[in-house]
Amino acid sequence: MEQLSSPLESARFIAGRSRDVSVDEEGARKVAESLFDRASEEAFSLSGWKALHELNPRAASEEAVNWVFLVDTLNFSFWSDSAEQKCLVRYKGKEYSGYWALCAAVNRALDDGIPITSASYYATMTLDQVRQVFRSDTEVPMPLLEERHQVLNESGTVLLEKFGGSFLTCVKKSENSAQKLLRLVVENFPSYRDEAVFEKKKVAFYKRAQILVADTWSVLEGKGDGFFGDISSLTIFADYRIPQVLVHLKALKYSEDLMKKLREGTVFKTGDREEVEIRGCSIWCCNLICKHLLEFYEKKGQDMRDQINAVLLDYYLWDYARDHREDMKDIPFHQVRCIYY
Ligand SMILES: Nc1nc2c(c(CN[C@H]3C=C[C@H](O)[C@@H]3O)cn2[C@@H]2O[C@H](COP(=O)(O)O)[C@@H](O)[C@H]2O)c(=O)[nH]1
Repeated sequence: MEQLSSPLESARFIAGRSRDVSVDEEGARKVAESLFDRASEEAFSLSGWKALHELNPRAASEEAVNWVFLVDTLNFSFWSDSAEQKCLVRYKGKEYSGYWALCAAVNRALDDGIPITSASYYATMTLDQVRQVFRSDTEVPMPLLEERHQVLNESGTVLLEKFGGSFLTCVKKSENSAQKLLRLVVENFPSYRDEAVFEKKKVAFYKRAQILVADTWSVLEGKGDGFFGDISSLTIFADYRIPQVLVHLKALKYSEDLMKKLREGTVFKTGDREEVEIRGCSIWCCNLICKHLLEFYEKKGQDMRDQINAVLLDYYLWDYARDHREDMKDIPFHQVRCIYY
């Protein structure tokens, strides 16, 4: 079977054959226009990764890189079965949900002297220890704890056996190439192999692998081992929040039939046609938004290729989705229980 290995090529292929999801070209252009003035602000910059998010590491150290690897290895499936009841983690007087609950639990464990970011620890962690470290402060546990246990043992073992127990060793092997680091991660860590079959072709989204490269770039502040000359070759990270915000911003459209299924709370399976179309069209849509943004600046004689890329657009849209939960409550997000996003 033909393998469309790059997420961008996969997205192009899917968008060209999608039935229930479509990119609204005019809508995408309008989103780019609305972002034009924001693109030079902190919310749209590499420094925002630390400045705007108190749970992210402050340092640009090997320990911080291993924090990122642990978190992105577990960066999946936080949506709760019922919106009212969800997993919450209280940390330093604040309550965190979703992805941030994961980060809060990691920082809580480190404060309690548990070496949760050390591969030698999580390679042999027991399920009970996972339940304890990632415990919720409500009755609702974090989803997929058994899968998180399995993924931790597997990734920790690979990191010990192939990279001396540190993800920084893997980063150094990439020789400042984002695409090479992406390939190293997908080839060595099975849980990052986020792929599907669409119209008899193998397509790839690599959501956690791409966000791992992006977060490594961010935590190392784009310098030294964290400098990637080809960082702009990454796509956005096809999770369940970006599609939701793109529909909210009218850059992406769902068919009536798909909208009905989403509103009924249908839980899709990994690889279902609807899921693949939603993720592929989201990537393609954001590629278009980036293109328009760069063209708008070019018309003003400004080359913004170092300031505007899919990574920074993604971070901006993801934070926007977080901050506009209320406004977006009528736009359903697609539900899949998986370890890929
Ligand atoms: N596309 C994209 N998806 C992202 C992230 C993040 C957090 N990362 C950055 C955010 C701030 C820091 O700068 C981190 O670097 C989590 N997710 C996904 O969202 C979902 C969780 O959502 P909710 O249930 O609402 O917490 C889940 O699929 C999770 O995998 C991102 O940035 N982009």
